[in-house]
Order: sequence, then C-alpha cells, then structure tokens
Amino acid sequence: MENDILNVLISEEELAKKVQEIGAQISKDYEGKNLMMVSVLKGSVVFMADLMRAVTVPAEIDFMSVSSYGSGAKTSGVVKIIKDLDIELAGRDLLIVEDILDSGLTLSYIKKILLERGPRSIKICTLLDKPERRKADIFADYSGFEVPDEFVVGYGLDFAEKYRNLPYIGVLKPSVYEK
Ligand SMILES: O=P(O)(O)OC[C@H]1O[C@H](OP(=O)(O)OP(=O)(O)O)[C@H](O)[C@@H]1O
Ligand code: HPA
Ligand SMILES: [Mg+2]
Repeated sequence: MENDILNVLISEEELAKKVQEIGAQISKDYEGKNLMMVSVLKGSVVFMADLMRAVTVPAEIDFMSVSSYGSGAKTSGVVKIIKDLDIELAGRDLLIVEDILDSGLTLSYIKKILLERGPRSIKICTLLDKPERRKADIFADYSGFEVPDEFVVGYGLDFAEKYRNLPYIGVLKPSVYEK
C-alpha cells in the first residue's frame, strides 16, 4: 500500500491538531443549539469519528451515502443516494461532515436535498478543500486544509475502495490510477 504513495501530504499529527482546532470552533458556534452532525459515507467516517469527539457540546449523529466517483479518479458527475438519513431534520442545526470538497457536486447535491427537509440551519465542514477542481457553487463553513489538484488518499479517502485505512493523507502515484 505505502509503495503506491508518492508523498505524505498531511501527517497524523497535523490531522489530529487540525481536528482539535475545528472541534473547538464548532463547540463554540453550536453552544445552545440543536446540533446534528451528518457524515457522508464512506470517505468522511474517519474524520467524523475524530471530529465528533472533539466537539464538547451535545450532538446527534447520522450517516448518509451518495456516490459520485465510483471506482475512478474522476467524478462521474452523477450523484446518487445510496443510504439516506434515519433522523428527521426539521428544526435541527445540521452540520454536514465531509472528507473532501473537490468538484463540489456531491456536497451541492446533498445540501440541496437536505435543505428541502426544513433544518433550522445547515453548514458544511470539510477536512480537505481542492479549490482548483471546483465545478459547483458551494463553499465550506469549516475547512481543514487546502490541497493541490492531486489525487489524495488515506484517513478515509480511497481509490477504488483502497487506502482508506492509511493514517495520514498521501498523494497517490498517478501510475496507480492511470493504468
Ligand atoms: O466534490 P466532489 O467532486 O463531489 O468529490 C468529493 C466526494 O467524492 C468522494 O466520495 P465518493 O463519491 O468517491 O464516495 P466515498 O466517500 O464512498 O469514497 C469524497 O469522499 C467526497 O464525498
Ligand atoms: N481522493 C479521493 N477521493 C476523492 C478525491 C481525492 O482526491 N477527490 C474527490 N474524491
Ligand atoms: Mg465521499
């Protein structure tokens, strides 16, 4: 697995520090609110698991799964719901937790459909932001790191379902996905 990594872009230590920073800011912003954190499966699960423990105010969690990439390195442009939320959104202060904001197609689709369910507020928290690739008009309210236009894996992010269990964010060798 490590042989497929060109370089470590964000270390475990940097990830841990950033998660604490974002968690502290969210805890301040959502004091007294009705926070519900929604993790977009699968890629955001590692970030969600760490981030929710850095949030010190009451929070409920839920999960939804959409797929926009399939097994390629390029967005298919099609976003479909694979698993929907279990909890009602009316009156909730929703925080969508994502691993990466790339073209923005996934998050703009999710935000659109969740807004229709009447949350009191809806904000976005992404660990990584790849602005060079943005196609949709969407931004994150909380963002960990800006990353270059390279395919990154690890800490939940995958290529063809592999590399999610790397403890850091690494740049995947192009030879792996250009096969
Ligand atoms: O901004 P975008 O161009 O839409 O790309 C971002 C999305 O793509 C990846 O998910 P993917 O659809 O690959 O599914 P996964 O989370 O299960 O890996 C990633 O986890 C984000 O959810
Ligand atoms: N890595 C993994 N999944 C992704 C990426 C990426 O750089 N961009 C969008 N989905
Ligand atoms: Mg994803």
